[in-house]
Amino acid sequence: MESVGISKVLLIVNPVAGKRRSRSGLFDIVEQLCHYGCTATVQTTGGRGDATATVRRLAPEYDMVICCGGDGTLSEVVTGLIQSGADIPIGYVPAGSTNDMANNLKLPRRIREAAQTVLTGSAAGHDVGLFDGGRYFSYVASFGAFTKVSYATPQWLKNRFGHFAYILDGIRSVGDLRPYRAKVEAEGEGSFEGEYLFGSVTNSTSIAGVIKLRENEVSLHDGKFEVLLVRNPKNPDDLRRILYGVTHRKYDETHVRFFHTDHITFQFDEDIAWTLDGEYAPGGRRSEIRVLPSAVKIIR
Ligand SMILES: Nc1ncnc2c1ncn2[C@@H]1O[C@H](COP(=O)(O)OP(=O)(O)OP(=O)(O)O)[C@@H](O)[C@H]1O
Repeated sequence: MESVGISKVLLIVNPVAGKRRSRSGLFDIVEQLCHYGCTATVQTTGGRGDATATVRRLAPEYDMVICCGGDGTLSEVVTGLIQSGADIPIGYVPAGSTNDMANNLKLPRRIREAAQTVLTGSAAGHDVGLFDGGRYFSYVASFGAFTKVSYATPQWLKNRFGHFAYILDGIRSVGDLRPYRAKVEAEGEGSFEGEYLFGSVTNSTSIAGVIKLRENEVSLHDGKFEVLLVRNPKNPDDLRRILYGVTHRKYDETHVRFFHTDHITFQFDEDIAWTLDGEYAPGGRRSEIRVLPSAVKIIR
């Protein structure tokens, strides 16, 4: 970790994140910036892609970029910063609805305290995923059952499920659960194949607030991401073991495979839709993910 000396700040605010929580918190952030003697340029986002474009264009002129929004906005800021080539830290003031990244980074939930942390904390390296050589993601790339439910479902429904078991059961009941056959090749794990309901490559202890990994299994800057592959159940007993494995974090290789890697490729029988940090990302039959170690610095 290195301590942060800042004066010029680029503040990106998503005005609709987290039921507009960022709006009411904006004054607290500005007050903290003044208190610590910083000058700030405030840019609000108007829609998807705005935060990336603004950061890519302006970051080289600033000492720090502060992001006030949810996981989606932070993901965009990370992408914009990498594309800009600027070597400045990111400060994150979480104001979203799910806030997986705030949990990972152990940031305060109150906007005022989070802003203070940004201005007094230390910058630490943060690994970023590179998907098919062109797109970046901060904490999750996933395909299959869970992907569709977690990101296509309205927030109120997500909150009510709150548990992977119910999601699997829920999809099953509406007949939307289907396996994807994949050949997988991963650094340190070799080659194998199978039929999977769900797969994720993550740098996070929590995915969409639903799947949880143990904190001692996840490092945000070890140069490795965690891979979770959930097998297609062949019978009710299989389903029971899968649910148990995922909810109790017991991975037995047969039903739920879990490992760490810095490079993985998937070869499917068909074109596959992925989501990257909650955004839809169409993929082909082959997808490759590499970890870019400490590609950005985030203040904690
Ligand atoms: N002015 C705007 N109007 C409408 N949508 C916007 C605007 N600015 C950004 N967006 C979009 O808002 C979406 C949600 O942003 P974000 O993920 O940061 O918040 P959230 O969904 O409330 O939080 P979380 O992802 O933590 O649940 C993103 O897809 C982004 O593109």
